[in-house]
Amino acid sequence: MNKKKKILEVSNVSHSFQPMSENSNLVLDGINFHVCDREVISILGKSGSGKSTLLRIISGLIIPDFGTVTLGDKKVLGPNPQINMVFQTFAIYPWLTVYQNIAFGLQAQNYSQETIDNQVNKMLHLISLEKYRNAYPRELSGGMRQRVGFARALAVEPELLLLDEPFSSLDIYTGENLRSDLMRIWSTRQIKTRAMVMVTHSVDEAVMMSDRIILLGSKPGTITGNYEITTPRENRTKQAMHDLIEEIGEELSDQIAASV
Ligand SMILES: Nc1ncnc2c1ncn2[C@@H]1O[C@H](COP(=O)(O)OP(=O)(O)OP(=O)(O)O)[C@@H](O)[C@H]1O
Repeated sequence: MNKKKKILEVSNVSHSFQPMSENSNLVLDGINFHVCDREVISILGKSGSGKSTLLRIISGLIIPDFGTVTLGDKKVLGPNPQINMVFQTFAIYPWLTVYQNIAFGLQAQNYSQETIDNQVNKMLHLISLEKYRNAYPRELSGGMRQRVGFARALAVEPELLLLDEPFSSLDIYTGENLRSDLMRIWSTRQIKTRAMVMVTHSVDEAVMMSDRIILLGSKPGTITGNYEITTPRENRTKQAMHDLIEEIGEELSDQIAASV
């Protein structure tokens, strides 16, 4: 049997903010899932269900109260170069040029200048930013700024790429262009990244991009649904995926209605 290798394991993760206070807020409760080699997973859930908190725990930015996150055979105990994140609000340095922003993570890892140049040039080419290499973020549109966010996160070729609503600040056309560029880079294996986990509010986006979708219920956040998508990405039109989009949309609407 062709069993896929696990890249990421989230085991029994629970987390509260202000656990010692009277206002203790259990956000995540006993979260278990894994991500295999070459898998793209999306996490959907209503606002406040804990999606971003879960992504930050996976990245090592937050240490959970209980449970573990394991990447390969190593526990995630803090931020590390094997995991990188693209944020909704771009998170690029305004005082650095496009080139310098993309080089930033590579410089922090003490690569030689030649390696940095090669890797930044590769990213500028892959993400269609060559014309803007010396521009500052203020000179770029939102779409171009988010391209820099992607190029910077991918430059270190992390094993795991986390995406926190990466297209939601962009207009539909710009978001779709960037999404299809990302999926082209991913499916043609032009980066060494082995898995992606994305948080999104868009059922369409999740269905078009992912191999699996996880639904997170709220208060506290527990996994309430798991959808495997086997239709090849190139065959996923809105029409072909209509039934699944409806099913997940209805499930989410029911969760929102139940919590009002
Ligand atoms: N640093 C923090 N301190 C206290 N509470 C927090 C903190 N970060 C998040 N929370 C709370 O945890 C809960 C989950 O937040 P989180 O941002 O993870 O949800 P989300 O599903 O990503 O929401 P959205 O879809 O609106 O971005 C919310 O009730 C939020 O107010």
